[in-house]
Parts: sequence; structure tokens; C-alpha cells
Amino acid sequence: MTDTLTLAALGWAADFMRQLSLEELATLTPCRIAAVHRNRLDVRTPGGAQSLLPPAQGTTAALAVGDWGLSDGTRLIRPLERRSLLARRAAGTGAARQLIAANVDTLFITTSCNADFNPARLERYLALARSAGVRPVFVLTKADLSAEPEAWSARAAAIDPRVACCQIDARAPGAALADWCGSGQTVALLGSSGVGKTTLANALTGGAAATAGIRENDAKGRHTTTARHLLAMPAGGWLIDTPGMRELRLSDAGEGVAATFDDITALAATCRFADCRHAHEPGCAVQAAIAEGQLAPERLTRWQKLDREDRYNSETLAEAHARDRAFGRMTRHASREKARRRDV
Ligand SMILES: Nc1nc2c(ncn2[C@@H]2O[C@H](COP(=O)(O)OP(=O)(O)OP(=O)(O)O)[C@@H](O)[C@H]2O)c(=O)[nH]1
Ligand SMILES: [Zn+2]
Repeated sequence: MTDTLTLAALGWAADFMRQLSLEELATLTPCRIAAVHRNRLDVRTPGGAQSLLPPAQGTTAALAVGDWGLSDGTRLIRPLERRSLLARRAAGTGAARQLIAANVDTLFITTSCNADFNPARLERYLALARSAGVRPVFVLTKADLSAEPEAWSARAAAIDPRVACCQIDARAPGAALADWCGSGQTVALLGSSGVGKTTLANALTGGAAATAGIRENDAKGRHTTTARHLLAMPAGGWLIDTPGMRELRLSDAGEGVAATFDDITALAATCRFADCRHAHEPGCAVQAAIAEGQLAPERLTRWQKLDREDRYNSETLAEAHARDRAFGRMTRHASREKARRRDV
């Protein structure tokens, strides 16, 4: 790529600048990770795209698309602390967290103005965004096919009136999402199959999303330095579109769940018993709010389900970590034993 950008246009901010020593400032160049391979990183710098070696200690596994790092031109010397991180549990492997995208500013929680609309799913995505430190925005697609798109917006507002909500035709969103797509802004898309994520990704990137995957597999080796998962939007921002991004599940999102259901958590704090299960206990403030029509019983059920789901996934993680620690102790003990035997 020959086009030049400012660091700010790439998403650079004071939070990152503060992390650099004077020496690093003089000798190294900030760069943003656009694709993570096993032994190599594709990065974007103000001067264009580059391919770098991973940090001398460690692998690329600790890095995600969207991360900022410092480069000496050949190698990523060190990554910088991130502002937000979307991650998921790697399938079937207990403890491992797979990093999906870093430094995302806004998550477009995408659903359509039709039967796909599912409050429980949207609350799950909200909890996920909040636990990752990413601003959620509801994007309601297929507004052009709905007789009453406003009714769907009202349903979204009922889930959380603080979350911005836009109704669009994903094929031609116009300027509806411009507030979040401007220079230096980073967005990602989340939503179930068929809601229009691919359509919207293409519209937001001027078609770049459609060709990114093809370039990746180009057998003749063309376009190999294209910044594949960090896609430039004509509006000046960046869309992070990785395959894993679209299949995020909830885990370790306790804070996000609590924030998404802060109406219920505030009520629960005033129940008579600290361990109230909000079923038939005397002095239950949650049941009282339901009886007074201030809280929909379905919302309590959805909160309980999501809370259980997150606890289940997180506990499994914690158990796996404990197992890893025990394994670590065991191997350390074994090597000490070996050293001891060698010494006698
Ligand atoms: N009329 C209309 N059609 C839309 C809109 N958004 C998506 N579509 C159509 O819906 C179909 C599914 O859209 P996709 O963009 O493939 O959906 P997706 O979310 O990427 O689906 P997956 O790849 O399965 O995750 C396509 O035929 C789109 O053209 C919209 O806002 N209006
Ligand atoms: Zn209670």
C-alpha cells in the first residue's frame, strides 16, 4: 500500500502514547496489527502495510487483530496495553482464551426487524460488549422490509434505553452509522446468521470485506500484504472482521451481565436475605417489583439464565486454571526432585 495516514487515523490515542519511554519514542515505530499468523504479523503503519516477526520472547498467540505494538521495522518489539479486548473460550480446550479483536471502540450488535429479534440474545451480546470494554450499539437491519421499523426500535429501547439504536437497510446504510465509523474509530459486527453482517460489512468498507477473504487464499501469492482483518472504511474508520468475531460466546462476563441487568442487581441488593434467589423468599425486592408491574418476569428469567450460563463457563475456566496451576506445581516439583537426585 502506498497511501499514508496519520497515527490518529489508525486509531492511535493518548492511552497508547503514554506507554512509550523516551528511548522507544526515538527508535521504534507504532504499528497496528491487521492479521495474526503463527510466525508472522501483518501490521499497518502510517506509511503502509508491513509484515513483521513476532516478539523475540513469546509467540503471536498473545496478540490480536487491532492490537498496537512497537516495531523496529523487522520485528514487533512489544505490544502495548489495550483499551478493550474481545475474546472467547477456545473450543474444547478448557482454559485457553482465544483473542479475537483488540482496541475495538464500538460493537454493532446486529439483528433484523423480523423474527430474528430476540431479547435474550441481545442482552447476551450487551453483556459481552460491556465485559470487553466496548461500546454497544444496536443495529436493526432489514428496516426496508418491515412495515413498522419503529416498533423494533422500541423493543430495543425496552432492553436498554441507554444503548444507541439505528434502523437501516444493510445494503445502503448511508450515514446512519457515521457517528461510530469516522477517522480513527474501530468497529466490529456481532449478530446471528442471516441478519446482514456480510452485507453491512461490504457496505461499510466499500466492498473491501468481500475481497478480503479471497486475497487471503490467493494461490498465486498476490495481495499478500493486504491488511486483511483491519478493513478501512471510506468514512475514515476501521472494521475488524475476523471469522471468530461472529461466534463469540459468553464467559467471564459477570460484570457485563450485572451492568446489563443493573435494574435487577439494584433491586436484588435490597432483598431481605443476601443469598435471596428471588423465588419465594420473604422480603424479596425483585418479586415485589414484578408484583407491582415494574419488572417484566421474563426479564428476571433471562437474567437468571444468562447469569447461570456465565457462571458455568467461568467456573469451568477457573477450574481449568486451577488444574493448570496444579500441573505447574507438579512439574516444578518433579524438576526439583530430579535436580536433587542429580546433586546427591
Ligand atoms: N432488503 C434487505 N435485505 C438484506 C438486508 N440485510 C441483509 N439482507 C439480505 O439478507 C441476506 C443475508 O445477509 P448476509 O449479509 O449474508 O447475512 P450474515 O449476517 O452475513 O449471515 P452469515 O454469513 O450467515 O452470518 C442476504 O440475501 C442479504 O442481501 C437489509 O437490510 N435489507
Ligand atoms: Zn430477592
